Order: sequence, then C-alpha cells, then structure tokens
Amino acid sequence: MSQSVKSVVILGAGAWGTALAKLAAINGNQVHLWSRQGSQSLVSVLENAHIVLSAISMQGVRDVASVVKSSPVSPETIFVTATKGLEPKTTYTPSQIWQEIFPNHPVVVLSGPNLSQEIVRELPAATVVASKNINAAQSVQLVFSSSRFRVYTNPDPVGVELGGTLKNVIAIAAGVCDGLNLGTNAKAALVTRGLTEIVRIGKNLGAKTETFYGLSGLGDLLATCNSPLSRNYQLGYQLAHGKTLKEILASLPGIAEGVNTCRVLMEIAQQRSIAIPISEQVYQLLEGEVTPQQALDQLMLRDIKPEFDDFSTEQMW
Ligand SMILES: NC(=O)c1ccc[n+]([C@@H]2O[C@H](COP(=O)([O-])OP(=O)(O)OC[C@H]3O[C@@H](n4cnc5c(N)ncnc54)[C@H](O)[C@@H]3O)[C@@H](O)[C@H]2O)c1
Ligand SMILES: O=P(O)(O)OC[C@H](O)CO
Repeated sequence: MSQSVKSVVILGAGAWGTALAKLAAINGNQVHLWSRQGSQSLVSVLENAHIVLSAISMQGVRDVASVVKSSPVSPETIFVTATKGLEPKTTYTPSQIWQEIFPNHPVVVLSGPNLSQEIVRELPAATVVASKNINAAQSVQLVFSSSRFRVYTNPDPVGVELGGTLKNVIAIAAGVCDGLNLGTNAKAALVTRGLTEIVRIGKNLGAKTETFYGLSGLGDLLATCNSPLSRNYQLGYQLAHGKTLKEILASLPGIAEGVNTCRVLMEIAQQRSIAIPISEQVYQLLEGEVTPQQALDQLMLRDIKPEFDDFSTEQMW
C-alpha cells in the first residue's frame, strides 16, 4: 500500500471533513483542512494540490466549486466528493456539479457506511471510491486506505453517490418506525422496500443495479437506518416523538441532508413517473401534511400488489 506523499486538500471542516482529514494524515499525506471560518485562503491551500476532497454540505457545493474554479489548480488535480445530497435547482448530484465545473479533471465519489463519530473513535469501517477514471479512483484509494479504513474502487460513480444520498430519506422513515415502536418486522419491511425505491430511481438515472447491493447502497442504508448517530435517523425518531421539524433542525448537530434530498427526489420521481411510496410519505411528513401515524396507515393501506413489478430476472428489481 505504499505510494508517494500526496498533497490533499479537504474542503469543509465539519464532522465528515475533519474525520477524512485524519484518515488521509495517518498515511503520511500532507493534509490541509480548509474551512470558510478559518484563516487560510482557498487559493493558498489549493496550490500544488494532488487531491481536492469536498466534504461541504449540499447547499454550499456549487458556491465552493465556483470559487475553486477561479483559483489556480494543477491540470492533474483529482476532485473527490463526499457530500450526500441533490441540488434543488438542477437535481444534479455533487459529482455532476464538480464535473460540470471541471470538465477536464477526474472526479471521484467517496461514499459508504461511514458514521463520522465511529471513524474518529478509530473503529474499523469500509468505503467505496467510484469514478469513470479508474486510475484516479485507485490514487484516492491509496490515500485513504489503512488498517482501520478499507477502501474499495467501483466504476459506477452515479450509483455509489445515489445510494449514499437516497438512503437518507429512508433513514428518516426508519427513525420514525423506531420512534413509534413498530417492531423489527416493520423495520425489516421498511428498509427492504426502501431499497426497492432507491434501485428504481437509481436505474432510471443510469446507475447499475448491483451497486445498490454493495457497501455504498445496502451497506450505508443498514448503518444509517440502525444508528442513533445518524442525524437523518434522529430527525425521524424525534418527529415520531412529536417534535416539529423546526425544533429538531435547531438542535441537530450538523446537517440532515435527507430533508432537502426528499424534496428533490419527489420532483425527479414525478417528472419520471417512478413510484416511491415510502419517500412520498416522508415528504408529506416533512411538509407537515400528515402525522407519523397517518403516514404509516397510508403505507399499509395501499392497493395490494405483487412484490416485484415484473418477475422476470431482468426486471425483478
Ligand atoms: N457526518 C457524517 O457521518 C457523514 C458521513 C458521510 C457523508 N457525510 C456527508 O458529508 C457532508 C457534510 O457532512 P458533515 O457531517 O461534515 O456536516 P457538517 O454540518 O458538520 O459540516 C458541513 C460543512 O460544510 C461547510 N459549508 C456549508 N456551506 C458552505 C459554503 N457555502 N461555503 C463553505 N463551506 C460551507 C460548513 O462550514 C461545514 O464545514 C453531508 O453531505 C453529509 O451527508 C457525512
Ligand atoms: O448523520 P447522517 O444521517 O448524515 O449519516 C451519516 C452518513 O451518511 C452515514 O454513512
């Protein structure tokens, strides 16, 4: 696993940016953690960067990428995105924004079951780095791989990114499920049917089905739907206990991307006529149109149907 020392710039010193900076530093890389609140200018840290990783929350991605564009970066620089969200105006994923702004640079997605609080405690974890440019993905793999962080490559960046992004909506539903004490059977049904919705959307947007059964799909779905460390899960749990969205967001540590993602997801599903009943109930709940109990009733009382739309092997998912 040896390689030359890389200069790695991490944009965003929130929970995830800080954890990733530590992971890159333990391999001896030269790491600069940049935050808009810090004293270092973006121009000064970007000089000679081999890898620029963005751990900015979704709402700031385009602004930060545009500022980076106006700074001198090496033509060899690899951009890595670790944000899990969708842009409201364009419905783009973060990697699509970075690729639009830097069409001649490789863009890599880093995503997986990675609750930052466990990672800073040095507990073992695994993740995926995905890119159409396999050499770029392998360079990023070397920078972050260690005895406590196992990094896999994958050639399906859209699938890896959508798995990490869309599971946040299902994690809100999982928090509601646990908050209402609906039991293990209900939770298993919710997470499994939630994965069906993620696959439907992902396939329609050009992702590979099998990606959603890997670490960045099922893996992240399981981690986020089962952990009180997840802000999205916490948000659902507290909604089930009668708190308002405004109250919860005011006390949550950091961002719960599932709220914004759910709105954008509804737009995509409506435009493309894709059925996402669980996400639709999460949307109505976040909009204050239904209570958690009403959302549950609406899901249970939907028209009965076969488990799969078409039972041929090709279309089973
Ligand atoms: N925390 C985790 O466990 C975790 C794990 C994997 C992925 N993620 C994803 O990583 C992203 C960041 O998560 P986080 O937990 O670090 O959130 P956070 O709220 O702790 O940090 C977000 C960071 O983005 C910065 N930011 C936001 N808007 C900005 C702007 N306009 N200009 C400059 N900086 C801006 C903030 O200053 C902050 O440093 C999210 O998309 C999240 O889904 C988080
Ligand atoms: O705290 P959350 O809900 O943003 O989840 C963090 C990560 O996405 C888990 O992989």
